[in-house]
Amino acid sequence: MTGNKKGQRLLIVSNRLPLKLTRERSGTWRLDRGSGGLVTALAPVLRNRGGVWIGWPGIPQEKAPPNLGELLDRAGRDLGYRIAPVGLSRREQRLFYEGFSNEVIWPLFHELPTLANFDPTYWLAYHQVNRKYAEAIAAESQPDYFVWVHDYQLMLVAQELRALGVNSYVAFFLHIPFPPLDVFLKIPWRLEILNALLQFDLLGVQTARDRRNLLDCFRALMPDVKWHGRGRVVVGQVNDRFVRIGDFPISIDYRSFVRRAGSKEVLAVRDGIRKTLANCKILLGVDRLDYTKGIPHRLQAFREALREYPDLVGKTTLIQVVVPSRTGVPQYRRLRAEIERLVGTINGEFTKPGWVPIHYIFRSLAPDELLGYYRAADVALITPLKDGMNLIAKEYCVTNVDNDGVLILSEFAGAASQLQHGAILVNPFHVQQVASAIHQACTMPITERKRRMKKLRQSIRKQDIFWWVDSFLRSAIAKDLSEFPQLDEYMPLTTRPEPIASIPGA
Ligand SMILES: O=P(O)(O)OC[C@H]1O[C@H](O[C@H]2O[C@H](CO)[C@@H](O)[C@H](O)[C@H]2O)[C@H](O)[C@@H](O)[C@@H]1O
Ligand SMILES: O=c1ccn([C@@H]2O[C@H](COP(=O)(O)OP(=O)(O)O)[C@@H](O)[C@H]2O)c(=O)[nH]1
Repeated sequence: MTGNKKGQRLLIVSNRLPLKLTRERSGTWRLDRGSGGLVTALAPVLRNRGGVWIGWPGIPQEKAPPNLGELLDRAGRDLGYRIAPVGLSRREQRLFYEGFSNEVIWPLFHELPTLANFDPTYWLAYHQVNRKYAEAIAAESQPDYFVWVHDYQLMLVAQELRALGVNSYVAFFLHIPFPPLDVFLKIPWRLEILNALLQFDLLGVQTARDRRNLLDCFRALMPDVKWHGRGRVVVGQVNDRFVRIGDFPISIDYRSFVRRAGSKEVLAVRDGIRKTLANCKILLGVDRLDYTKGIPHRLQAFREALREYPDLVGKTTLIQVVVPSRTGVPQYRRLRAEIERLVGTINGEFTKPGWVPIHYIFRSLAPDELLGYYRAADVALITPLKDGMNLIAKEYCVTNVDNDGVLILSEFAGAASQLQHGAILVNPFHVQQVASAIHQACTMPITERKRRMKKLRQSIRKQDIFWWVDSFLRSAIAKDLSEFPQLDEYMPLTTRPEPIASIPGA
């Protein structure tokens, strides 16, 4: 775990850059920092170690401002690390991002194979764009860089890098689930994908189930690779190289959420919502518009709860926030129509003067506004059909500093493995069970709510986003399996993010 600190630089690669490029009414372009957990966790490490973030700036190359390079250089100087863009044409965006990434891998890895569209032109584009990312990495990379590639859009990058002669340490983290063997087998390019994944040095997934699924696929389709170890990280031998597979549940910046939860802006939003919905229990759902999030099933379960438990009628309101997403993919457009039809039908059935059962918001919320909604909600209703992790679940709990909220959580969210002891776990396909969980949550005594919420918040505090980065990097540098101690022993809670493990390759 020692090493020459000089030169241990990080090169982060993700489909999107951690910046938002928008055009103002005046026609001038502006770049804002992205706000996700990944940026929060990796930005300090990148600043400390020095490094580069490579990704797509979020708009088609044809529409990019002519001074994009200059804008990104300036943003990089403010952030303390370099930003290197990968330009994608409108066509590449359509075939690689909307096509292969979001019409093939996304539905299949979420175990919805009937939604997949195995168009061979998508696969070609996926290959070409992964090569483009690899070329951008090769142009930036030094032999001693630790390259960390993120997510399902970029599964072929290590293979393309090796073909370009780059032999740096290359790690990969998959943010979405890895499917069971019988689902994975349906991909026409299954062998190509597994072969490409073996070119990484470390493969990280969210949960033990994802790790088992990935290993099952390797064992079934590539019996020559021998795997050793039984713990959270296992090692496979591929000719003369080793590849590690481990599960590392991603998390959030606990302390920052707690701090922000008490700000006057957040409290003002909370108070405004509570005043408008006085005397009502507030249920909250917040999701990207995505068929994996189970929004129609949830609306049906809420309708069932109103039908089955008349004591909820007039006294319970569901606020459902849907954030527009992937509007270029046909299924997402259809889903929006389905949700809006259901909201209309349910409101039509139950609304009476002074009470509307569902408040529907179709837009993204500003960060403080979102926290205000979390704080106003008595119950968070998080029922994806399948989800890599689901950070909303963690954000809701951590923001609930009064410990009086209730989390209803799908057993198919990655977050369920860490939050099972405090949440009410449900099967999102079982409408009556979810309805009964809604009733249970709305009538739960305060002592039980506090006991459950404290447990939830404690487990997220122990394994926050800095723990996640640290565990991942430490698993990369451990020399052999005996060096993988219990991951929760890695970093004392009081120290962060300074003692991040040194990075291999130095
Ligand atoms: O970039 P988009 O296509 O607009 O989609 C947004 C992101 O969605 C996915 O999130 C996943 O990562 C989360 C953090 O690890 C996890 O909690 C969630 O369950 C996953 O679905 C996607 O993986 C990202 O690449 C997208 O940027
Ligand atoms: O109006 C909104 C709603 C959500 N989020 C953020 O979107 C992320 C959603 O992450 P999650 O893991 O739950 O699901 P994903 O959308 O990545 O599949 C969370 O960090 C939220 O804070 C946001 O920035 N604005």
